[in-house]
Amino acid sequence: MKAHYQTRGLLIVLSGPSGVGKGTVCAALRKRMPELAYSVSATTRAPREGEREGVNYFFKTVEEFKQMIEREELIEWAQYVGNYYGTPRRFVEETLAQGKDVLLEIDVQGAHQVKQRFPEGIFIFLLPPTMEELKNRIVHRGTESEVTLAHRLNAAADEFKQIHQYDYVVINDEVEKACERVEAIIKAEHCRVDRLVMTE
Ligand SMILES: Nc1nc2c(ncn2[C@@H]2O[C@H](COP(=O)(O)OP(=O)(O)O)[C@@H](O)[C@H]2O)c(=O)[nH]1
Ligand SMILES: Nc1ncnc2c1ncn2[C@@H]1O[C@H](COP(=O)(O)OP(=O)(O)O)[C@@H](O)[C@H]1O
Repeated sequence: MKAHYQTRGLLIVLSGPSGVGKGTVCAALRKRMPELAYSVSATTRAPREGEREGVNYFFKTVEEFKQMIEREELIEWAQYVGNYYGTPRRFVEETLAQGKDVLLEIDVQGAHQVKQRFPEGIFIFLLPPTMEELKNRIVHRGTESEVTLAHRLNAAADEFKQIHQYDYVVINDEVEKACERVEAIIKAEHCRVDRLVMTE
């Protein structure tokens, strides 16, 4: 008798309020786990300094984004603080089919849609050590005006209310520790009994 784990990759969804450190933790995680494929989202938000097309996001006009919705090119999409964000379907489906794990960094509305379509996904919510630290991080990042900062903090309050939709919470006190926790979750999920396939 032979035993092996399912060959389809795992879909890992990471969400959390603006400024908690999702981008930072994802970047560090990709270094620790180079085998993890990262889904690059489409957005109508303007690029921040240092952000690159196809690396951080695929930057789209509203018109282009709406066409992607119409052509069903997105697994999920949502509006967040006045901009559209969405996950391109093809990359996710093809990469999972190749047996590789895929990481999505998306907001709670998007995570909700993904959960309907991929109930076997792993949903992780990143938490700041304190709300004060969350605000400090967004302010220090220096990317937001006073208005967008206020909107992002308001959005955070709504996002916390959705935390029960997630399977795991990870506190981002230190980047390396947060990465270790996410890595441990992914490794444990790979060993779940219900992913084991027995053949004669
Ligand atoms: N639904 C959805 N949300 C996304 C996607 N890509 C990014 N987001 C989320 O959109 C929100 C705003 O992202 P961004 O403008 O980069 O700001 P940041 O979270 O402060 O770095 C965050 O909650 C992201 O996780 C996506 O493809 N779909
Ligand atoms: N564990 C941490 N400790 C201190 N600062 C952090 C930590 N994680 C991220 N940061 C900083 O907080 C700011 C927001 O991080 P970022 O990754 O852009 O958040 P998000 O993608 O969730 O909006 C950045 O300036 C980043 O360097």
